[in-house]
Amino acid sequence: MATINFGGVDETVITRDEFPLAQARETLKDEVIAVIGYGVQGPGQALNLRDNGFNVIVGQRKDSASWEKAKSDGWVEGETLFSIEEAAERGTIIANLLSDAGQIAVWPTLKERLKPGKTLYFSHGFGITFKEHTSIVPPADVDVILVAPKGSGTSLRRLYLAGGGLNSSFAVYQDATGKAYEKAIAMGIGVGSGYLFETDFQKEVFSDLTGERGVLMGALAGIIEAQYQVLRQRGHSPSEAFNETVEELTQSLVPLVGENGMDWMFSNCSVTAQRGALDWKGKFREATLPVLNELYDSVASGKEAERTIQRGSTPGYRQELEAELSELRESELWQTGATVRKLRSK
Ligand SMILES: NC(=O)c1ccc[n+]([C@@H]2O[C@H](COP(=O)([O-])OP(=O)(O)OC[C@H]3O[C@@H](n4cnc5c(N)ncnc54)[C@H](O)[C@@H]3O)[C@@H](O)[C@H]2O)c1
Ligand SMILES: CC(C)(O)[C@@H](O)C(=O)O
Ligand SMILES: [Mg+2]
Ligand SMILES: [Mg+2]
Repeated sequence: MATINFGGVDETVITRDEFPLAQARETLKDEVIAVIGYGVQGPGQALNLRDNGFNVIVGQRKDSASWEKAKSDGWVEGETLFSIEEAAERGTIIANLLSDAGQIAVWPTLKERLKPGKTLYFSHGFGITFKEHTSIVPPADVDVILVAPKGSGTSLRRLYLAGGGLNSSFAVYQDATGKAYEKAIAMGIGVGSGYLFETDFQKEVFSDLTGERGVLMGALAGIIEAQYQVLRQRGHSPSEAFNETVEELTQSLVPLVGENGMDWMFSNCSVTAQRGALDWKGKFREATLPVLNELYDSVASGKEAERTIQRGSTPGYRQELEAELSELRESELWQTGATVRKLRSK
């Protein structure tokens, strides 16, 4: 465990050097990890665990698209691919990677199979933190741990295959065996994390729901739409509006931020751009602060969880969601994006 100073604040971080893969394998050598759910995180985590040499099986609803995907990823029915019930029966670590709303309906099935000494694993603090809405209350004699990769399951798998790792948060909610902390770290290493940052279930879910609704996804999509609309209404062509709003962001400037920080990106732009961006950033910050505070309140009060559950348990919701994504995809902005993406030189 390393103590690392982040901008003046000391935090605990686990590195792969101090908890190597061999130690993670040793820690979990007698465990059967049952990955329940094969959507986005399921495949990333299950495949990384398998390739890292852990004993892993997958539990998924039969005759679903995800069942077929699991088969095409090499999971074998009756050997490593089972119904949710059977996988939960066989697993000693039950990795609950169903959708957050889906976890509610399946909880009685999993709870029944959580025998003393088993481990219940999540990749989100949602089910436990919002137990008033989810009714997910684990038995006292099981370990309850969390490893939440900070990014898409797709990136988790891609980075693993490229020899890297995606950073994750980890937490222990309940330590019945005295080994929960070590198991959480071992699972974190096994699923392909780079560095592991310690947190608790509530902090993970509050920050995660805020981040994805805010800067990472919701605010990003919203501010892009607003700027594109202004440029179009002021007479700019679709390609010009798109290039100045999205293409340059993803292809040039955000990679520079990722590489060496905001000031580094700024200093690689003209003095004209720097002056204007420094002058305007405060206005954007002040304009969005009330919205972000409203968002955090909505997360902390459980309103966001309630809405996620309510919408997510509506029959036909996946099709509704797909229709909303399709509307986004078909909009002038993102159709322009599809064309611009074809014009990238290799
Ligand atoms: N998507 C990500 O990359 C990501 C990143 C970090 C954490 N997480 C967390 O990981 C967990 C899994 O997320 P996901 O995005 O992979 O899930 P998902 O939405 O892709 O769904 C996973 C699986 O749940 C199954 N499912 C849903 N409802 C069900 C039900 N009622 N009965 C049986 N099966 C059902 C689906 O068939 C699917 O295979 C969640 O807790 C999520 O918050 C996800
Ligand atoms: C990938 C994200 C946005 O970080 C995750 O939190 C999710 O819910 O999918
Ligand atoms: Mg999330
Ligand atoms: Mg997240």
